[in-house]
Amino acid sequence: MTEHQNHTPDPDGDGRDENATEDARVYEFPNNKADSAEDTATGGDVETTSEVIEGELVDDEDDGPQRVDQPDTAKGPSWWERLNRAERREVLPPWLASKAQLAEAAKWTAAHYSHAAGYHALRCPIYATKLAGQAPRGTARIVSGTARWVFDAEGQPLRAAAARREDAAEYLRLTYQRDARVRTRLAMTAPVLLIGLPLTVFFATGLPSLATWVLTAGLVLAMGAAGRVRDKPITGRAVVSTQVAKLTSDIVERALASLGIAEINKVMGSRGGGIAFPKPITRDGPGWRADIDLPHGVTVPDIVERREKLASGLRRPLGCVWPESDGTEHAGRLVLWVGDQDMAQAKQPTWPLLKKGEADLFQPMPFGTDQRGRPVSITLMYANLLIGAMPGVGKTFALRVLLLAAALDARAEMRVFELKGTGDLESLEKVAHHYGSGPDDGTVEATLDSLREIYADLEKRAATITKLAKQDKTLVPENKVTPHLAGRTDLGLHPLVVAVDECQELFSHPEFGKEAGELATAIIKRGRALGVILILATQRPDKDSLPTGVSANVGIRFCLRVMGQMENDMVLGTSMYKNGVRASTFTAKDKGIGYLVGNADDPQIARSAYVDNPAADRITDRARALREAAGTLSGHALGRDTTRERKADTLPEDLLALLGPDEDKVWTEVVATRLAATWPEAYGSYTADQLSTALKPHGVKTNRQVWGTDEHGEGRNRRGFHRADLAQVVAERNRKRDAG
Ligand SMILES: Nc1ncnc2c1ncn2[C@@H]1O[C@H](COP(=O)(O)OP(=O)(O)OP(=O)(O)O)[C@@H](O)[C@H]1O
Repeated sequence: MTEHQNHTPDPDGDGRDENATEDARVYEFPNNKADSAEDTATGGDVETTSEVIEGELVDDEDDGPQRVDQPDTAKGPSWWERLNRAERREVLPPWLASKAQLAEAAKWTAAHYSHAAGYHALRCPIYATKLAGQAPRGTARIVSGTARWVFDAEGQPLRAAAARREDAAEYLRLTYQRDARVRTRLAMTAPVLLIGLPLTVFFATGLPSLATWVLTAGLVLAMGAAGRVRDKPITGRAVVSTQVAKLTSDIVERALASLGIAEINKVMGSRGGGIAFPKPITRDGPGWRADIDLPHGVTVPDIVERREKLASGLRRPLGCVWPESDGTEHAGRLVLWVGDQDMAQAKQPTWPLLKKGEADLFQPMPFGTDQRGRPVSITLMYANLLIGAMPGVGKTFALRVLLLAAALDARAEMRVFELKGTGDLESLEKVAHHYGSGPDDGTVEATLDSLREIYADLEKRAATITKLAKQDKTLVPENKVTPHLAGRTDLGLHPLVVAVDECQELFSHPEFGKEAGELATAIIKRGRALGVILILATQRPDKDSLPTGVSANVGIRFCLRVMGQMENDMVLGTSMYKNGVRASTFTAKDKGIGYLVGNADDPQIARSAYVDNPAADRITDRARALREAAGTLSGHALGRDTTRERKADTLPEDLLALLGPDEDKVWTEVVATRLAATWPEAYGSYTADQLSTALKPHGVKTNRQVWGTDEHGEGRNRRGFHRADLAQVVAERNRKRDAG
């Protein structure tokens, strides 16, 4: 250890040099500069370099010399501070603490042993035949063994040796001993052979035939067992387990040394001591965990970026080796988890909601598992989510799992758009308020319309929350939608889940892309607290396909395999690649595996649960039944076409029906509110602006100044339109329709 390693404070704060030694090292402080310069000029002892210097302590003008390395008497943090900071290790192992993991372990053990039992039961006749075949050898072994014992065969070599040496005394002693032994043993064996055996045979023949057979079979099998040959086992192996080498500090050091990092190599070899293990290497789930203090100057990202080399150094498949940082420690603390099995090949537990259960968007919902097989859950409420990956590595599967969970919350209004057109999300059609599938302009426009509606709905939601807060602050303590408010059907604050798969089709659309990007950004920024959850998935995470407003503001990100740094950081956030969170290290076979950022304090590695299309269909059958019971089925799921075209088609007629014959001139905002209240399904989210926009293509002027009475009973001019204009439009449309 070098002398300057102990950076402890001055015990009494007087800066005096109680334990100064001749060669204590000091750093120069700024206030010593003048003196030091002078000293050097005059050939003094202390040099004015910025380097660490050895020798006398630097004089301080006022307080005397100051040490950098404080005397040993200066203790570090008190025992209480140290205890306070200490990490408490789990009382129960994680698999015992989690009900799901315990159930999974129990299920696995039961399945393992029932498999083994079945395997051997089926092969019993083979085992019996093999044993019977070995029975003669077993019988011969027992007979010859007994004879050797009775006649003291093991003493024969000693007696022969005494005879050869012509040692008469010894020979006689051994012979007497042998004779005595043989007599005793014969006396013991003779009754068994002469009386016991005939009696057994006699009684056995008197037994019922089944018992005789069982006895005979038992005897034959026992003889067979006695005739076993070591290298020819009777039973086969029901389970072939692959033996995984234990992870030891030597193996870890050797692997780290193979990475070609100069700082690591420096501390290896004869000097050693630079790689420390602050905790013992332990079993952690189905693998080993090593906590490692890397040499000074080496950081965890340095290791993560060499994961492949590390795997090679550990002699393990890449999918087994997971280096991570420990968020609670310094930048050089590496947590290395080495699994027994490649993560991509490990058996995944069943998704907990596969067969039964409901979900709650306000609570963590099961998503998948991490590399250690522990469940990973995501709370979607108050969050937005972005999924990015190369094509074909599990993006849509991950999205579908989340949407299936959301669908199992009967309060949630689902709007699902899959812009690839493969129907990967069609299982959700039966519960979706809006559903679209395809890369065509119509579907892209319908997606945009849905976003417009949601954007307009944000206003209403915010107004409702403000109104509720004014009435009773305890209803909305955080000015957010609460589970209670989300469950009230009269408020329109139910959770709204909007998913756009292959969202690059929307955002890079030449006509609708720009507006869609702006709306998505606004929804992400404002919708969170108002119960709107936007989930986007893309296979092209670049600037044109993913507006920076979206990628910068989204809360939870799941990045499966991507090509490089740019895509990685577009999905996971700036600097993630630099910090060692690199989805580019996943391989083509790592399907469904990605980095999940923003869900926990630290980035997680997660593999989405595997739920295929038929299973998804059964889940949404359940979700639909839940919605029917709760009365929350709406829109597309009820067979209604809620797309813009239809609304636009009937809007003039609907408005005409809404207005009384005496309402010649009306304010747009008043009509919008009445329209939304009368037909919430179709116009629930309409604002005055939206109504104006929707009426424009019909040629109805909506920017007329209309005199009316406001909510305070005062007369004033506001934006509105004339009933006569509407009537003219409807008449014209009727005329055209009648004309064919
Ligand atoms: N969690 C998972 N576990 C195992 N296999 C998975 C998992 N998720 C996806 N896969 C496999 O990966 C394949 C591709 O998945 P998916 O269709 O979700 O990819 P994608 O990224 O959406 O592709 P594309 O961009 O072409 O739509 C699936 O057919 C499935 O077999």
